[in-house]
Amino acid sequence: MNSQPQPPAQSQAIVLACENVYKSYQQGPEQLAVLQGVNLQVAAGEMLAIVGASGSGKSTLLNMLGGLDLPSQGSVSISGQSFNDLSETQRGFLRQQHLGFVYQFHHLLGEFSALENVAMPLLLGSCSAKQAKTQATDFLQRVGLGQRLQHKPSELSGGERQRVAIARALVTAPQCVLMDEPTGNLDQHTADDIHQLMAELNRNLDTSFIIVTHDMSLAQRMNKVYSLFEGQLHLQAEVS
Ligand SMILES: Nc1ncnc2c1ncn2[C@@H]1O[C@H](COP(=O)(O)OP(=O)(O)OP(=O)(O)O)[C@@H](O)[C@H]1O
Repeated sequence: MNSQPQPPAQSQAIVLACENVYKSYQQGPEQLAVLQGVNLQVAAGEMLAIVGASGSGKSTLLNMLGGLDLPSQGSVSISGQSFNDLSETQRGFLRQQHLGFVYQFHHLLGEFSALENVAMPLLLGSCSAKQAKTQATDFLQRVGLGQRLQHKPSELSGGERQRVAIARALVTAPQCVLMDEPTGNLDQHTADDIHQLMAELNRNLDTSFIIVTHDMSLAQRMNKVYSLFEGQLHLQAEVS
């Protein structure tokens, strides 16, 4: 199958909508057209994978979907609110309310422990310190790091840092989680645990996931797999 993305059924709330998004970068005198009319609608509870060759624009697209960067043309909306209409501060607030992120480079805060890193987004919300600690501990245990709560990022392995980043992205139970190569540094057993945690949140809280990955075994566990090719998304597989 190789067709343009179809809108989801009317009954499902649309969490994230990407409309006719173009993104070009200036490289010296040249314009590099990376995204060339991307359309995507993500319903509550959908789990999507985006695959594609290196350099095809997957991270660029993820940055647009998360409002970390703005399209050259077109718009991305979260729960009906377009990032284009917001200031940088407002975009940050919209992200904090609705989205969770796992980046390739985890962006953990080096001077804080694993527990503090995971508790941080809860403390930025309306959570008490005690509640934040309990919830962060629970999520770190779920990603297999119950014995590493007080370790700082520099005292953890690459895969452990990745799991802290995953716990931090999921701990606030966001509506939609964007992940760039979430299982890239993990062994199969740990990758399976991460997938289980995602599936559990998806089942219990209707959390949507958009993951960019080269890991086809993970991609195939999602409801839909899109490939990014020549600047557009193509639906490759769909499991109802
Ligand atoms: N800030 C930037 N300025 C100029 N060019 C950029 C910028 N960011 C990305 N690019 C270019 O855009 C293209 C797409 O990059 P992107 O990182 O989105 O690809 P990708 O599909 O995520 O690749 P990979 O699988 O290797 O991580 C690449 O050719 C890259 O060189």
